[in-house]
Amino acid sequence: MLLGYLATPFIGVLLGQLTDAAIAGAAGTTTWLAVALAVLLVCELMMGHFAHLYHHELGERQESAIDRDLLDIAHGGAGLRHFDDPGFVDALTLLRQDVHQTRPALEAVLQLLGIGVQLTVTTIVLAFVDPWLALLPAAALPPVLLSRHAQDLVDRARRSQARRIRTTVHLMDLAASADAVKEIRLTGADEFLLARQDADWAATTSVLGRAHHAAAGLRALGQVIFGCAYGGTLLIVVQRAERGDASIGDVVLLVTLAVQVSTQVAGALGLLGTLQAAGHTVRRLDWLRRRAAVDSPPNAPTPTVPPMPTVPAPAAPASIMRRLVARRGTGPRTAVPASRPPGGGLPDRLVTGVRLLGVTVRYAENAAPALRDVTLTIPAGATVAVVGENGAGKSTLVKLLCGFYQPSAGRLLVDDVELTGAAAEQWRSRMSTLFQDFARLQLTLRENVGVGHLPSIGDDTAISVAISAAGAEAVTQRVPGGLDGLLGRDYGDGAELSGGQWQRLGLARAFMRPRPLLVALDEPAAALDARAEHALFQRFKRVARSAREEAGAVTLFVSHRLSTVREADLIIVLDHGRVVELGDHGQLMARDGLYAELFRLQARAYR
Ligand SMILES: Nc1ncnc2c1ncn2[C@@H]1O[C@H](COP(=O)(O)OP(=O)(O)OP(=O)(O)O)[C@@H](O)[C@H]1O
Repeated sequence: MLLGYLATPFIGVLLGQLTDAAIAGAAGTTTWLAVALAVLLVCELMMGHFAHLYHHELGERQESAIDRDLLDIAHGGAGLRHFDDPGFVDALTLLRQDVHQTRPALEAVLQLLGIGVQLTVTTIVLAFVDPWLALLPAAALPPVLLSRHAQDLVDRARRSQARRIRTTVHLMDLAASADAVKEIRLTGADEFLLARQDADWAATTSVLGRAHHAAAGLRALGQVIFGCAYGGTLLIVVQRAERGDASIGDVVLLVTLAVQVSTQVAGALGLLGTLQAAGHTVRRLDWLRRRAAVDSPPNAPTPTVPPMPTVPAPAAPASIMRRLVARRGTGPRTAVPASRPPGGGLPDRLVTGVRLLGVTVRYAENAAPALRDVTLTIPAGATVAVVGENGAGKSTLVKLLCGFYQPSAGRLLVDDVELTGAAAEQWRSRMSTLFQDFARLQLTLRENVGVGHLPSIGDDTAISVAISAAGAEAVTQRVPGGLDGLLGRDYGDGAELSGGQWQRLGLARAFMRPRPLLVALDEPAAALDARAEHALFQRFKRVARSAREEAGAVTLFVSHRLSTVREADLIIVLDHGRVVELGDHGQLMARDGLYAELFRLQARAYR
């Protein structure tokens, strides 16, 4: 690159000398200078071409490194609170759109260095002709500064429209998605969605258009300033030539170098624009990294922690989870004493359980709490059902217990260890979960289930055991190619599954984890028919028993169908974020409160 860039100003020098030699009639010198010029021209062209091959490779590596960074930021932390911040989601959307802008950044830096070298050599050569001419490259400064300002204007406009752009993309996706198409056709909502998309898009483009016009004006002003300087220097040298103070070769040299400076400045402006856009992307990445790290709201003063009674884990027969572990070669374990690993981490086996002390959770600083002042104890080994009406806070409680959220006030303790930082990470690694919005991974059946415990993804037996634990054997039979058959039709000719079948695979994924400390299922039967639901809860009881026996695990599930919760050891009834009732089915029926009312209502509906 350096050779290529140095060649350019020397072409101007040789052209000047060639002109003088030709006018003087020195044929030999003219020939040599012509050959040297040809060599320099070839050098200028070839070196740039060779450098470009490496730039391409470097750019690809850089882009994939940033992609990886982005994934780390989105999925690295223990919590999910940053995903509730619209600013975070906007920045993430913009970054995903703009990450390709960082690809040419490294090349731009190297090219700018090359142009810097060219301009320095050009300035020295110009100073030899006339010291005033050395000011010509300085005239490049105004266009550079104005162009930066112009790029800022455009970026600010794009940031201000980020949310609207996200909405337009969502509306377009909705109008074109296979999932929503039935509903949209029936209601005739397609026109409405497209009209909204049009209106949003028009508003966005008008803001962006104004910013682009203003930016173009600023850039043009910069070019005019440089153009004036360019004309001025030409005038100086032509006047000197008229006076006989400069040769015709000097005029040719100046014309050549001035044209080069103008090209170099234009190139530098383009490169600075590229770097500035890449800089914004990198700054956004930094901001996202810091935002994701600050995941917890400030906690209220810490209440004192009363000691929790120990609940001995009831004995249970060997079960699916035990068999699952045994078949993976780790063998059934005997009860492990509650020895705490060094560094204040979680124990290998739950002994006391989970405690919430005055816990309040808010999704945003000024929002109404989704959980209010909740104090309760979930003993080790317990099977717990969470019930309540829509929006009562059930999913929030599950997400809190999974360590995705820190309490806005109060404390969350697992066997007396506060669930923050490393403890939350450790807790998450010992968890089997299925959420309402479970993932439908359009990958192979093996990958779909195996990602639940990656070390066992190649273990056919472990995967089959998890599939049968979730009652998903019929799904395996439907997939051509068995465990290595593809699921879904978006990215290939895979097997299409029903909602309930996808959910069973989600459950199988959850059951891949060996020796969980928490099994948390948020409406695991939401997509199942009545027979499948009954079978699931029978299996579920066995899983809960085995998890309790192996690691003193707490099994927690959310269910709207109260007939499925009556066998739980503990039923938590939530209402507007508060625990309004707590006990087993018999106690809650005797109490004749909200639970009894909901239970009777459902029983009557199903009669
Ligand atoms: N990510 C979020 N950001 C802001 N508010 C939220 C978020 N998730 C839930 N909420 C609010 O918190 C409250 C409790 O919601 P949650 O999902 O815990 O209720 P739920 O009992 O699980 O409801 P459902 O039975 O409908 O699933 C609701 O008012 C809801 O609007």
